[in-house]
Formats: sequence, C-alpha cells, structure tokens
Amino acid sequence: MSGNLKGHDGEGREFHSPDELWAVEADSDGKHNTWYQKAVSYWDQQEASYNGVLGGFGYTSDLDVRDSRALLLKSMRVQLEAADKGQRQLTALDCGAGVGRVTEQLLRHHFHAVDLLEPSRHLLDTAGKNLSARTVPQPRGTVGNLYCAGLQEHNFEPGRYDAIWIQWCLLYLTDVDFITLFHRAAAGLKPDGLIFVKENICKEGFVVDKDDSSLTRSNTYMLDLFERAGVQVLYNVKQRNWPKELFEVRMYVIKPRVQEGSGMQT
Ligand SMILES: C[S@@+](CC[C@H](N)C(=O)[O-])C[C@H]1O[C@@H](n2cnc3c(N)ncnc32)[C@H](O)[C@@H]1O
Repeated sequence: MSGNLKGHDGEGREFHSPDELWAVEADSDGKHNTWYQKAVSYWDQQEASYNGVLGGFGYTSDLDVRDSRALLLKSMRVQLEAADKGQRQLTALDCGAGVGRVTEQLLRHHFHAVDLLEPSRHLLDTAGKNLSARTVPQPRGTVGNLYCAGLQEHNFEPGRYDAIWIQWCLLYLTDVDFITLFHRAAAGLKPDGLIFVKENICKEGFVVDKDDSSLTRSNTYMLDLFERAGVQVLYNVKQRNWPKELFEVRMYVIKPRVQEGSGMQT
C-alpha cells in the first residue's frame, strides 16, 4: 500500500513513493544515521521550553493535553480505577519527551512512575530539572529513568509499562524503524498495556521537512504501517479545536496482538 503514496519536501522535490525517499536519504551503508543525526542536531538548537518543543505554538499545550487526558481515561479506565483503589502501581514511558511537557501536564497525574526517553541531551536535562523542581499540585507519580536515546535504538525493559506514550516523534522514524518499534515496544508492555501515538497528519501521501529531518504521514499511511507492524488500532481520534494553520493531529491507541499459542504480545 505505502508504495502508492506520493510525497514532497519544502524545496519542490517530489517523491513517487516512500521507498524513493528512503533511498535518497540513505547513507552509503544503506542505513539512515545521517537522517537521525540531523533531527537531533535540529532539536539541540531549539529553546528548551514548552514553546520551543511546540514549534512556537506553546499556547496549544492545554488543548493538546485536554484531549489526550480524555482519551487516556477512556482507554485505561480499568487500570486507573485499580490504581485509585490502591490495588495497582502504574508505570508509563514518555517517548521523544522533549522538556517533559507531556509527563508534567498529563502522565505524572495518573501514573506512579514515568520514565522519559529523549535523544537531545539539553532537552532531557531540562526535563529532569523541570520535573524535579516544579511543584505540580499533588502529582501521583515520580520521575523514574531518563534515557538519552532515539526510539529507533531503544531497548525496552521487558514487561515494565502500563502505557507507552509516543507524541510528535514517530515522524522522525523511517518506515522500517516505525514497524520494528512496535515489536520492541510490545515487549516492554504489561499484559494489558497500551501504546498511545499522537502525531501530525497530512491530507494525503507524505510531506518531508528537510529542516528537522521529519516525515508527516497521512492517516492512510499511518494505518498501513500499523497494519504492517501487526498491531490493533483500538481508537483513532482527531484532536479537536486545533488551529487551522497547523497540520491536523490524530491520536491512536494501539494494542499489540497476542501471538497465538504463545501468550506473547507482538
Ligand atoms: C515536537 S517535539 C515534541 C516533544 C514532546 N513529545 C511534547 O509533546 O512536548 C519532538 C521531540 O522528538 C524528539 N526526537 C527527535 N528524533 C527522535 C527520535 N529518533 N526518537 C525519539 N524522539 C526523537 C526531539 O528531540 C523532540 O524532543
């Protein structure tokens, strides 16, 4: 399916398929280290603040968190009720965490421990400082492990997480790494754990941004990759009240499929 998807970048270059893009962006060894390094270099130069990680649209943070919270509460009602009764300790991983905005505003209010993964050292350091210094009113959770790494290279601790939150960073992953990520992340989940993806979405095909080495995909393209990753999409929800001048934003709640006969999640 994704072979039929066409794309373009901001410099007038057209791509007939994602494979053409990945061939153009490959290093001489066929890997995409330069593609990934360019993204981290871009983020190394951005301001370490909510406004910086939201591309100058810091005012959208509250809107974003409001819809995320509604979907989290709906998707994890059983687990959160058990936590409220003191029957369960919940752990989350915030991926591409930036300065820890999603953890501070959302995850630490519902999970007992939140780990952060972020490849830009200065953003991760700021997240660590923000989360230890700020006195959020009665947060449930503490900050756990801080991993300075990209999603394409991270090894998830087996069976640790009730939720893995991946917001505005899948757009940095090649298709191959996008697909394998879900296999690796599934191993990091508890048996009823879920993966939450929140991402910019273009109307059709894909749009490449050479500045930060990213790829905004259409909803069709995202669903095709989820299908190829062999995961189940429980919810596919559009962010409401989003500024018209920005890409549409969608949230996907993902459940790994259980491998028949093995009791293992994939
Ligand atoms: C638009 S910011 C979003 C930050 C945070 N998720 C939020 O919503 O506030 C994108 C983040 O993705 C991170 N990033 C870039 N490449 C990545 C990769 N390969 N894996 C994981 N995160 C990546 C950037 O360093 C940056 O912090």
